[in-house]
This record gives sequence, C-alpha cells and structure tokens, in this order.
Amino acid sequence: MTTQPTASPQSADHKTLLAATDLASVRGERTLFADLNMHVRAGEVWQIEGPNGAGKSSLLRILTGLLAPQAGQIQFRGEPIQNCREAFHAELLFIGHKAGVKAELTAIENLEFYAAVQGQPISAPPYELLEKVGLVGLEDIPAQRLSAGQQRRIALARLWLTDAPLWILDEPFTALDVSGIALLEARFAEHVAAGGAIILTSHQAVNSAHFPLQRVQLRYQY
Ligand SMILES: Nc1ncnc2c1ncn2[C@@H]1O[C@H](COP(=O)(O)OP(=O)(O)OP(=O)(O)O)[C@@H](O)[C@H]1O
Repeated sequence: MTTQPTASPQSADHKTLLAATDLASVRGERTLFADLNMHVRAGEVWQIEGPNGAGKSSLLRILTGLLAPQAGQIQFRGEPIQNCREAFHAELLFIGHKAGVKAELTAIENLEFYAAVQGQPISAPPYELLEKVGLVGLEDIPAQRLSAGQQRRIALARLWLTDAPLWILDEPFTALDVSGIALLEARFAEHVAAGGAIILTSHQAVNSAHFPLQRVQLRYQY
C-alpha cells in the first residue's frame, strides 16, 4: 500500500534547498512509505506527522543521507546528495531524537564540544547562550544529573551556534516545557525569516503563526 503524503504546492525552483523525489523505504517486511515527494524551500518549515512506527525518524535519516532509501532520489540545491555529501553536510544541522548530550560534560562543556565539532568558534559567550536557553545556575552540573528537559535544552542550544541553512530535527519539542516550546518556535521563526528551512517530526501541533508550515502525514502501513 502506498502512503499519500501531502506535497508542497510549489514545484522545485531556485529556492528549493532539498528535493526528495519518489522516495520509498522498506524496513524488515514492512514498506514504511512509497512515492513520497518533498520540495523544501528556503523560508519553510515542514512537519512530518504520523503514529509511532510510521517511519518519521527513518524518513529524516534518509533525508540526511544516513539511511539509504529503497527507491527515489534526494537533491540538495539541485545536486544528488551522494555527489555533494561534504557540501551538503556543511549546510545541514541534524539533531536526532536522543538528546545528543555528553552525559559527563557540563552544559558549557557540551556547548564548547558542539562548537568544536562544527569547526567554528563559539559565536556568543557560552554563558549568554545558556541564559537564552534557560540553563543559568546549572552550568557546572554534569548533564547526566540534569532533567530530560534540561538536557534537551542543552542539545537545542546548537540551534543558536549554527549557521547551517537546513535543520533536520527529530522530535525537538520532546520533554520541553511551555517556555521551552515558545523559545524554540521563536528561534524557528528567526531561522526561516533569515532564509533557512526546517524539517521536523513532532507529535504535537506546531504553532505556524510566524512561518509557512507544510505537513507530511505518514500512515502506519501493515
Ligand atoms: N535500525 C532499524 N532496523 C530495522 N528496522 C528499524 C530500525 N529502526 C527502526 N526500524 C523500524 O522501522 C519502523 C519505523 O521506525 P521509525 O523510528 O522510523 O518510526 P517513527 O515514526 O519515527 O516512530 P516514533 O513516533 O515511535 O518515533 C518501525 O517499525 C521500526 O521497528
């Protein structure tokens, strides 16, 4: 059975950052989706929706090039991603559904680690960044002793450290409280207003008051 995702009303053009064409994914015995098309343009947020096990994380991993699809092609700025892997990854920020936080490092050390991995100096003093993400007072505590939501805030601080135009985020709202969600939505609005694009999964409604929201609905295929 074929999934019928919601397609972008726009066709590919010069603003298209990522174009996925006729994607299919099979895991084990099950086809997760087929004939899936997405044209993700600068200034857009795309939300992948669907029940547990529908294939949302698998789709994100395929879009990053970490998992091969059974069919279809992904292009970044008009180039198949397998032909421009390095340039693609330089312009991509992927945050998976696990917090991606080093348990034994403090919040500040985690931020310094992210900056080092990205090969760029930390853009704002780490303390300012911690203030922004609401972690002041907790900066010297190893991440493993922080709550799930506090750890998630450390991981999401990367969104203030990066200049990558394309963000792919797996369940970014998980474990965040109301103020954390509002902070994240404000950062999303800032990013897309500056010409970025975001693809995310979320089980909760995303407030689309400040950016165009495209939605892809995956169904659980038996
Ligand atoms: N490494 C793997 N090897 C084989 N099958 C996998 C693997 N990871 C996930 N799957 C299977 O792929 C299907 C889709 O999983 P996926 O994580 O993409 O779903 P999801 O929509 O993100 O779910 P959730 O909402 O629970 O996070 C599941 O049936 C899962 O068992």
